[in-house]
Amino acid sequence: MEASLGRKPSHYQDFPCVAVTDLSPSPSSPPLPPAVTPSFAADDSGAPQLRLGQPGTTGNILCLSLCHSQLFNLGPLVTLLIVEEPGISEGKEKSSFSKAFKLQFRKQDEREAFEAEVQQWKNGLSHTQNGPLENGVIVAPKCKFDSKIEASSAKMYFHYYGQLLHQQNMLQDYVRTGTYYSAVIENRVDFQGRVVVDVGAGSGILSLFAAQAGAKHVYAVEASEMAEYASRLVAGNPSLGQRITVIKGKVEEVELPEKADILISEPMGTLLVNERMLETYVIARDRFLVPNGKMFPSLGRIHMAPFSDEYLFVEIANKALFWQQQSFYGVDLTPLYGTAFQGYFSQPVVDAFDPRLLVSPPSFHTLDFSFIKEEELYEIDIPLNFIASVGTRVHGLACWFDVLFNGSSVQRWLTTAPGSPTTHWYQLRCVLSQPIYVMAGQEITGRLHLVAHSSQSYTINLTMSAKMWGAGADQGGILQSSTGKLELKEPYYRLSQPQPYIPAQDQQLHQQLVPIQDGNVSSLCIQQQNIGTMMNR
Ligand SMILES: C[S@@+](CC[C@H](N)C(=O)[O-])C[C@H]1O[C@@H](n2cnc3c(N)ncnc32)[C@H](O)[C@@H]1O
Repeated sequence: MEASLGRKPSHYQDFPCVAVTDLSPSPSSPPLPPAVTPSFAADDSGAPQLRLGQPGTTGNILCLSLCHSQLFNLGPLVTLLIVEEPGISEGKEKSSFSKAFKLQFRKQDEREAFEAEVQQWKNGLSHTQNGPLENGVIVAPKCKFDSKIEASSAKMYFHYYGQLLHQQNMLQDYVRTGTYYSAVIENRVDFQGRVVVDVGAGSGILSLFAAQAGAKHVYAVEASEMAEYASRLVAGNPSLGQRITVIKGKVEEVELPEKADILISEPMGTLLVNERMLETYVIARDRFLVPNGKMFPSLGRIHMAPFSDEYLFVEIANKALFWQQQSFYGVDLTPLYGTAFQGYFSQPVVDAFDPRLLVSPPSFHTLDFSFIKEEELYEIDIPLNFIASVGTRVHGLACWFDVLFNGSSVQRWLTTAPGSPTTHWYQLRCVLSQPIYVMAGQEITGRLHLVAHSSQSYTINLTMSAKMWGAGADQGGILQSSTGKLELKEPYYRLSQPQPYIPAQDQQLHQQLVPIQDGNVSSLCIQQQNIGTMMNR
């Protein structure tokens, strides 16, 4: 019986013909034809299958179970499919062996549609297998994290956090760790005798702070291998550790023996939302927190302002000049110049900049962790509206964030603002490949549109426009508009080199002459650089 797995109908039911190569140690018998038509179905037990058949025939179909399959993207047109199949070893114990197929598509969108379809059928499997069973037992559905995050991204992510050096990097950010410490210790009243959940505990540092503040019990939930180190740290601090339980697993799937009075977490990434861990924090709220329980932090704000930084603009534009060479070892590189140029502008710049580069007072967008729905973090749409304080070229949008610890005794903000002590998040700037000109008093409008993706980050769509200014401005027309599409996961960490220390009295003199080689501008530009040494997360 072919069963529908409760999935959305797909664009492709049977896929166009693909070339297939069987790479398995013992290739299928009879051998597959060189071109097959993939299709999907469920077997008698409801498990999803991929069927590879000869185009135009119904015979000789190879059925592959998708339950334990994995896809590896080898290029725009090529996918590697690995299928684990049950086998019987000589000792009659169950073992498994792998089959591998290289699938060559004609078009990239066919490959993408195929991969999406495989994922949908696999997700459908989890729904049928983990949903309500006939005898009434309810088994938890496939965890939300796994259904929205690509396995390869999650693997790298938790590998990163499983290493002490990266936890140390965060611990050594004294603005971050010191602010958490103060926020907890100064608000003992919120922790004393309370049950706490540390959401993404890492080394366990926040759990230990909560225990110092008198928590009755802390559940430290951590998905990476760091959970093992956290256990050791907790055991090594027995007076606190006896009130801490480290639980290794994803917040989305672990079960806790009791509800929490308060959640503590450090889920912030670059631009607040990178890493998509805020969603985990919100899921923890819905799963573990008592009604009206506290969240530390309780809200976050993304701050934004237009900036002018000729030096940065030229630096980015100049990176693509390499591709303007017409005889690079006798090869004309110019066909790729335009793509390289756009590529460099698709990287948000992460560094600490001088707040004097801002062109107007900033505005902010609030994410209230106590009330926001998880789905609201999938797409964040922020209208922009500023009044330029000076006449200048606007090169893009500068962003930073802060979070609030709304304690019963003391309110504390952790800020990453330019001009404040630098944190390991620095600030983020989206640079437009086409700057816009503004006059003092002119209105700048636009939109910052963030779209989450399965690699635990966001695509940033930015539009900035200069509105009509002076006589006739009330008619509200747009004079000039510029757009950019940037990838938050691929930032340009600007200061990898330690910067020379410049005594304050010499800073005025420390100016650099920057020749502008971009076609748009033909002058020399003077820009002050005044940025300290930083570390990256
Ligand atoms: C930014 S670090 C903070 C670590 C620690 N709380 C601190 O403040 O030093 C975030 C931690 O959350 C963990 N994490 C992220 N998503 C998680 C999830 N869905 N379930 C469990 N742990 C998660 C990561 O592995 C990482 O160790």
